[in-house]
Amino acid sequence: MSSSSSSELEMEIFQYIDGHQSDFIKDLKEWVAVQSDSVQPDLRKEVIRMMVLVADRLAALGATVNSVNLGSHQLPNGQDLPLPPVILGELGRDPQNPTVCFYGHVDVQPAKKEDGWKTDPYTLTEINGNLYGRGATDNKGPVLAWINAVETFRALKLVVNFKFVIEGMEEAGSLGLEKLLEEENQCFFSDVDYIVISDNVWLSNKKPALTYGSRGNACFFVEVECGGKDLHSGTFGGIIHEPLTDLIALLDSLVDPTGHIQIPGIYDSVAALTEEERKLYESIEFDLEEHKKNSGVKKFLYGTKEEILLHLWHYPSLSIHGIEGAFHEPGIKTVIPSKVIGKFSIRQVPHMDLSVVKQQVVEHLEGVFSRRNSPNKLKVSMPLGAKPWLADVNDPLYKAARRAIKKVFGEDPDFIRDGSTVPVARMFQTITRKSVIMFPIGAADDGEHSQNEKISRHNYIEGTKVFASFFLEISKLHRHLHETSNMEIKN
Ligand SMILES: Cn1cncc1C[C@H](NC(=O)CCN)C(=O)O
Ligand SMILES: [Zn+2]
Ligand SMILES: [Zn+2]
Repeated sequence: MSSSSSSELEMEIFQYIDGHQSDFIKDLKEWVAVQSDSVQPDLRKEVIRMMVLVADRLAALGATVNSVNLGSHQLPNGQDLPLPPVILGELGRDPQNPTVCFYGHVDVQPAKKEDGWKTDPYTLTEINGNLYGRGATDNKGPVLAWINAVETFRALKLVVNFKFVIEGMEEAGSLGLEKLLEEENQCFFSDVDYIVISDNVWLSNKKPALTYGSRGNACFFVEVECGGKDLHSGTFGGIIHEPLTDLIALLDSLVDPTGHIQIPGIYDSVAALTEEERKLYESIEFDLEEHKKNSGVKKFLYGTKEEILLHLWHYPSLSIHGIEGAFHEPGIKTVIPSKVIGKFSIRQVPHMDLSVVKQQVVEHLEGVFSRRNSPNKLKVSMPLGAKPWLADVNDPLYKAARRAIKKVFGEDPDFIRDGSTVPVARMFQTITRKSVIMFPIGAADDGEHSQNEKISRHNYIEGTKVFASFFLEISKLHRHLHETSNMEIKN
């Protein structure tokens, strides 16, 4: 394909996308209206209904669709709940074309108007160029942007073979997905060349980015229990070792006020910081003030861009999330809870080892606890462990995505990592051994998981163009690579 015909085709595609903006927004409005919250059991039927919409949408594209039933799972209370199916889709099988597999999820985080939303979370509402609604950026918007980019091509001619993996349990830990990927590795994934995930956001509100790494996470429960029942603090306060007092001491021992994790050995295997990596961070556009504004806090632990990025991407961090069993409602209750469970997690970076981390945490907590001479029962567990992910930025995927961004947004993307965890990136890479890219189209202020989640109309529509342009670029690069390697074989 000559470059002039490619740019004509591109113009035609961009015009098509601009001309169909209102259709694309209508699609998103329909999807956002489904309360596909995978976290709350009583909304599971909505997630399942959402999966039917996705299957229908892909079928309308002309794709072959397989809704894989994953059975059911058990809640902690013993209740059996059906899992939504994972949708495997396939469109185009031209051996000349590269096969790009897109992963996305259409379940969402819980949302209620009373949580502090300005608009109804399940009614997509446009205000000042922003499309507000639960799932707008995480992840229904990007999934639809991809599907609509494919649609645009279908009206023309496919240059890429498409595969789709769309799930409905991402916000609840992608139950059953890993097993499915393993089972399908030799089948569905055998002819896949590249895997694209668009389930994160840029580092900035305005500057596009490509993501080549994400941190893992080790989640911990620390449980302290005295006896079988809650006690009255007037009757027992002052004469017993209280579980919540023990637990607060344990939690307080984890991290100091400067953010430094206090668990001995935890930083031992963190990759050494190279001059190269430090340089990489210097060139990244990152506005500390903007980031602070997005977060709503007054002050960060670090004052420079480089330190902030290092502590989001290169170093582990420890966060305390909550205490199960502690009294948390408004008002006064003079109880001594008998059993409390602290929840915290440690973000993982190369080359930390989850089993070593677990052992360090257990030993540290047991040590702190034993110095308290408490007769209470201590239990430490790690219910979830996800390893970090790093990609090779020299992969053709990154080159193609970079060109597409340059074409649509008129500037080169920043190459960034993500401080949060996208377990599927690592999962796809480890199981399929294909190259994986995280290709965000949402902006830093989209508010994933937060109140007033949004995607801007601009990002949604230009993101659709970026994906369409990416199809052209990856197909050109792929052909070129294959022509070159065929020549090498002949010589
Ligand atoms: C559930 N869980 C426990 N440990 C890590 C996670 C995943 C979660 N992932 C995201 O939020 C995706 C962001 N685009 C996170 O990083 O907290
Ligand atoms: Zn997501
Ligand atoms: Zn999410």
